[in-house]
Amino acid sequence: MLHTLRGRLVVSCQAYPGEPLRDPDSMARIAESAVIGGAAAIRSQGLDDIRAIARRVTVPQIGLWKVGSDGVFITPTLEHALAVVDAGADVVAIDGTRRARPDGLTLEQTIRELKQRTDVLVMADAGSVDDAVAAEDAGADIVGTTLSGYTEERPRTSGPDLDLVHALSTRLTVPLFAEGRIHTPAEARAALDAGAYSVVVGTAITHPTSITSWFVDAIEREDARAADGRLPR
Ligand SMILES: CC(=O)N[C@H](C=O)[C@@H](O)[C@H](O)[C@H](O)COP(=O)(O)O
Repeated sequence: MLHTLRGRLVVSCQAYPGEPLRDPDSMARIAESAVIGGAAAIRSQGLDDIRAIARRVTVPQIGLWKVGSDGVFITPTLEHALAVVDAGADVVAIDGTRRARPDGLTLEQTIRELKQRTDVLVMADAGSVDDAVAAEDAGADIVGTTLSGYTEERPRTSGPDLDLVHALSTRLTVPLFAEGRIHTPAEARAALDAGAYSVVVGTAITHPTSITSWFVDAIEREDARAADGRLPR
């Protein structure tokens, strides 16, 4: 299955707690729209969303289960990962950092158990070069740059962390998925050019609140007004 994702776009369809689109049917419709646009796979969050999306699209699904938003929160334990597999994900995305996990298992133990009990592929969401190398050693099938800028190890760049993608492209043997703050088609292309196997885009395609705010910021900021001679200060 992985070869179908080489050089392709994965679209992450997620809505956050309390948001209007936080509803499995809405996410499934967005996922289907992304597939019609050419997405090779969907990344999704939460068991109900994974089930709804699996009913609606036929492309592979990378599933995860977020628990909170601090520390180890992306599919933090083996039990969460097994539930994601049970919901219908083809790939389970789990925290792939070197931090302690809430269930006390190491990343290697978690992956080994998943492989013994299921035939799922494992995507390790890493935040640094050291995370990524350790995740590959631990048996991950895919390594993502998902957590770059969200742990202590690397600064949060305004766009994608292309330096990390570039550094990992020669270090890893498993497919490297560039993910995180890819906001334009040009940045997606740059991530592939930097050595990514696939590119994952979420917010810029599937989060209308953020996209709207980017436009609002651009047209309402004082300095934007000043820069445009047609508008009075
Ligand atoms: C750090 C974290 O929680 N990342 C999450 C991982 O699933 C999602 O909230 C992101 O939307 C996803 O990684 C795609 O990234 P972006 O939305 O920047 O294209």
